[in-house]
Amino acid sequence: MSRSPATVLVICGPGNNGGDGLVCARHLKLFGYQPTIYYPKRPNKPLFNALVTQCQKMDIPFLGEMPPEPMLIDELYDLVVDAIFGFSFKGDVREPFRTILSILNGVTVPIASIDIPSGSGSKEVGSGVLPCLEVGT
Ligand SMILES: NC(=O)C1=CN([C@@H]2O[C@H](COP(=O)(O)OP(=O)(O)OC[C@H]3O[C@@H](n4cnc5c(N)ncnc54)[C@H](O)[C@@H]3O)[C@@H](O)[C@H]2O)[C@H](O)CC1
Repeated sequence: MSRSPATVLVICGPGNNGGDGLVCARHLKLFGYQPTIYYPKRPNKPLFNALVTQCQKMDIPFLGEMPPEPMLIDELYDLVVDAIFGFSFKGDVREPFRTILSILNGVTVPIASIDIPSGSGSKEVGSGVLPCLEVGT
């Protein structure tokens, strides 16, 4: 980690894996890291709304859009947490996650995937493009 406190981009998907990402961001902040969340598709359900509120109350910033270039992510963040898809991912990756995963394919900072690397098994994402560190839940 090169910055102090280290910066972490937490990318959250639309299901429970994304919810795990919100919890992860909260814990990162409590442990003194500097998380930023990108959460493009938010289910309008009480659990996820509450997790978002908790993060907002802890002053964790939410990005309005995905950094468009891998190089930008490398410059701004020390680590990416991939909380996009877990075990319920299936089929071909749909937008906006297709674009997000293709950007992540180009980053050089470590990517820590919650549960499993997002898009595992998908034709487009290929085999083993995202994993650096897998974190079981
Ligand atoms: N008991 C446990 O093991 C627990 C695991 N947890 C974590 O939850 C995920 C699984 O959560 P789930 O909500 O079932 O699914 P996902 O988050 O993996 O994703 C579902 C979400 O994604 C959309 N989707 C699926 N395929 C695609 C696709 N090809 N393109 C675009 N979008 C897609 C789908 O529509 C849903 O919206 C597990 O991995 C753990 O991380 C929990 O913490 C609870 C306990």
